[in-house]
Amino acid sequence: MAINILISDSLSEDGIYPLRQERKLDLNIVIDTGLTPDELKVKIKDFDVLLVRSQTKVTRDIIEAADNLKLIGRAGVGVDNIDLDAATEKGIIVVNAPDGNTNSAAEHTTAMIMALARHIPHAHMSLQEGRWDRKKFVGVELKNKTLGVIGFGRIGQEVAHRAKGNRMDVIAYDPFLTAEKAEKLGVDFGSVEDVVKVADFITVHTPLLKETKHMINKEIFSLMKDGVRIINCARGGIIDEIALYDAIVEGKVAGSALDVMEEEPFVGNRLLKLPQVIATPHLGASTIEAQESVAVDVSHDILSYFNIGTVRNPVNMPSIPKDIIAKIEPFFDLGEKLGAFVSRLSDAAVEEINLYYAGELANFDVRPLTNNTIKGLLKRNLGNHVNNVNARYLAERNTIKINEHKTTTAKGFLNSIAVELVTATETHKVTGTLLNGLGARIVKVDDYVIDVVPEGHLLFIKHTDKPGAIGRVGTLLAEKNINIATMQVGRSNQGGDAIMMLSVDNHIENVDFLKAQENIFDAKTIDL
Ligand SMILES: NC(=O)c1ccc[n+]([C@@H]2O[C@H](COP(=O)([O-])OP(=O)(O)OC[C@H]3O[C@@H](n4cnc5c(N)ncnc54)[C@H](O)[C@@H]3O)[C@@H](O)[C@H]2O)c1
Ligand SMILES: O=C(O)[C@H](O)COP(=O)(O)O
Repeated sequence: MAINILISDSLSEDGIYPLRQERKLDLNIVIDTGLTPDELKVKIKDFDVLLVRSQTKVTRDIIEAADNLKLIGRAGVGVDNIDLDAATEKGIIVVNAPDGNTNSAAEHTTAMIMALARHIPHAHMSLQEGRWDRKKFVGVELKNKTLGVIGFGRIGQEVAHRAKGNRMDVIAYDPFLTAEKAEKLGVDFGSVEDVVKVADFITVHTPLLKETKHMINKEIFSLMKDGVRIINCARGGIIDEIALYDAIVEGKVAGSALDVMEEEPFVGNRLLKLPQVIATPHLGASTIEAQESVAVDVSHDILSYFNIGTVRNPVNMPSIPKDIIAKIEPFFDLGEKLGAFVSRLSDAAVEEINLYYAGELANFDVRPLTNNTIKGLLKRNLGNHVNNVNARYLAERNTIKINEHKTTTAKGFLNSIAVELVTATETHKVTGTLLNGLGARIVKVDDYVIDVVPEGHLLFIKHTDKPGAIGRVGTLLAEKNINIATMQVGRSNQGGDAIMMLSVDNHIENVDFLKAQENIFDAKTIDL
């Protein structure tokens, strides 16, 4: 079946070449960049993939109307134009291109700092208007000035690197910046307040989040040096524009360079009328190189998602390095089956899911494996609505606690996964492993040691360890023309509780005939 891809913002044609030349998948690529939100809401119904830059607002409204959507690709970094919660709830994976435009954005920021320091746009305009005004445009040097960088991720660090080339001192703030890291990168570091108190130029490079909205506000402006210059090439909204306007008019801020504003397009914004302000229309990532690079990255993730089910740059799922994915991927199917198996052992509401990773697996970030296992467990009640993207969200929405436990010793196995389901009245635990060359096995159900291939139609019986119980089950199944392929038994102690685990050739619709037997106190069919 064709995979329908809608591209709703203008993207580099060279960048989507990987999609154009894909032969394994049947891709139908539609480019429509002039859609209103209402038009997009109608059109999106037919599409499996939506590919955007920052212009298309992928709101909850649009996501809810997107009946077939599986993936939203953002050819760029910022995903504040996409309702991530709505996408996650609907099980739609969001991918971006986190480093394809880093260099362009850092170069643009550097250009803006220099243009601001030397009044280049205004001097140029004045010349165009026929004036030779050399006095009006006296600037300031960057050398020996301090650049304050708020948000010290990819772009912030690249900007700092260039600033040091201009012999500036750099002081940065980022919640992830430690003294050790700062020293290694050759910058000072401190709190937002520390940074703004000493900086001559302040540039912001955080994402726009609830926590960063208006983080540069009236109070923060009041701490700044007189004559400070403010640069925003990250996102409108990080700086409170009313506070910025007032700080410029009051003379606190000598100048500001803005590539982004709270409302875009920002033609007509009153900040543009101030002579201290220079601006560009969100051009940070607008280079041939960056546009090609981000579109290539997202195109590869689309292909990877539909070809092998994994992506490199997920935004609403854990992002795990390729080498770790390669190590944990073989366990995905086992995890999902253990989840499905344990979900059949109780009909009570699940309150908690404990995942125990033992052996080599314990050394890795196993969150994608956990998601897949939870998916298997929740499928019993939620069906195909649950997937790797929304499994954790759906569990948490149902107030199910999820705990990962790790230990490097796997008791005789190289690796094992155990999934424990806790309800108000009972707890069940199923353990599985991958046997070298032999594939997946369930090796323990609750306290019973077994050895069962987790596939096909399984029959799980709890009984009392009395002579005749096993034979009786065989006879009853034969009477119903149900062929037993394999059978395992386990018991706690002689004459005590015991289990039978059978693999049969057909699905058994109703097991009441087994439950009605003396000595059999539970029977469940489990189709994996
Ligand atoms: N103007 C443009 O065209 C353009 C181009 C690319 C990116 N951007 C914007 O720049 C932003 C940064 O891009 P990046 O590639 O450097 O992202 P990044 O993820 O590498 O870095 C962002 C940094 O911000 C930090 N951060 C988060 N919350 C913070 C807070 N409250 N205070 C201080 N720091 C905080 C993070 O720890 C991280 O280190 C993007 O989110 C995007 O919105 C704009
Ligand atoms: O977040 C980004 O990557 C930049 O803001 C670029 O946005 P754009 O793709 O609309 O140029």
